[in-house]
Order: sequence, then structure tokens, then C-alpha cells
Amino acid sequence: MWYYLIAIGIIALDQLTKWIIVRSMAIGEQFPVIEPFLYITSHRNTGAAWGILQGQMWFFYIITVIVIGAVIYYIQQYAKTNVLIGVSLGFILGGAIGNFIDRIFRKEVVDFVDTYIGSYDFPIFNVADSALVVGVGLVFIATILDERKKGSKQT
Ligand SMILES: CCC[C@@H]1OC(=O)[C@@H](C)C[C@H](C)CCCCC(=O)CCC[C@@H](CC)/C=C/C=C(\COC)CC[C@@H](O)[C@@H](O)C[C@H](O)CNC1=O
Repeated sequence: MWYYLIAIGIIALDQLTKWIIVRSMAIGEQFPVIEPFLYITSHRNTGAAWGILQGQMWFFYIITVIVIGAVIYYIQQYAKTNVLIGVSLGFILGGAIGNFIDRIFRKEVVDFVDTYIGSYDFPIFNVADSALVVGVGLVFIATILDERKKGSKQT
């Protein structure tokens, strides 16, 4: 149950940061946090990662509802026995809903975390994206650990 609290916490943090950016920065405005690696840049994206599928909102609604449905199903199935799976699914749920709220009410996603890896300007992202990437990464780790545990029991 409290995995949903993780998702709610992420949604709250995501929406709060986006609200602050929308209210206090013009689109395109930038200020440095850690030169020359990290900046806050007010950005909007009507697509998904790297701006793919710009404007395909119905596609995003359908995918997001599928993602949310799958995550809730897996939380009911696995979170009781595997805490790490539960936590990672909570992250994915929070991230998916965070961007879903933007897509429904703003018809675009607010992004503001602008990182430069060397001279490469990584796509500007937000709290929800970070939660999604961390959640997906944790699911992989939890699955690998789970397989190892099963493997060691059989040997
Ligand atoms: C993170 C998933 C993207 C997020 O998916 C969502 O909402 C989900 C719930 C719904 C999507 C319609 C479905 C997933 C599409 C899969 C995808 O896209 C491949 C991702 C690979 C991943 C490998 C690591 C890259 C990650 C990149 C970025 C995030 O880096 C932290 C850059 C983000 C910036 O391009 C930013 O403008 C994006 C904008 O905020 C809208 N965000 C989305 O569409």
C-alpha cells in the first residue's frame, strides 16, 4: 500500500517543481546551477524522450494508461514478496502520472533539468522522467537479484 505513497510523493514533487518553473521562468530562460554541467532551462516538450513523436498526445495517453495499469497489476502481484520491486514500481507509477497530468492539462510536458555531458546537451528532463528512469533501472536490478536468489536456492 505504501508503495502508492512513494508515487504520490513523486507526483507532488514533480508537479511542484513544474509549477515553480512555469510561474517564475519564461520559456527558453536559463540559469546555471553547476557550471558548465547543470542548468535550469524552462522547456516544453509535446513528445516523449528526445522529443520523438511530437504532438502524438493520444498515443501517449494510451501508452501511459497501459503503463499505469501494468504497474498497478505488478504492485498487487509482486510488491508483497519483493520490496525493491514495489519501490521501483512506485517510482515508475509516480513518473508516469506526473507526465500524464502535464499531457492532459497542459498538452505538453514541462522540462527544466538541463545537463551537459561534455559538449553534448542531454535532452532537458524533469522529476517525473528521473523517477521513470530510476524506476526502470531498479526493476532490472530487482529482477536480476531475484533470478540470482532463485538460482542459488536450486543449486
Ligand atoms: C523517461 C521516459 C520519457 C518519458 O516517458 C513517459 O512519460 C512515459 C510514461 C510515457 C511515454 C509516452 C512512453 C515511454 C517512451 C519511452 C521513451 O521515451 C524512451 C526512454 C528511454 C530512456 C532510456 C534511459 C531515455 C530517457 C531520456 C530522458 C529522461 O532523462 C532522465 C530525456 C527526456 C526528455 O526528452 C524529456 O523532454 C521528455 C519529456 O519530459 C516527456 N517524458 C517522457 O515521455
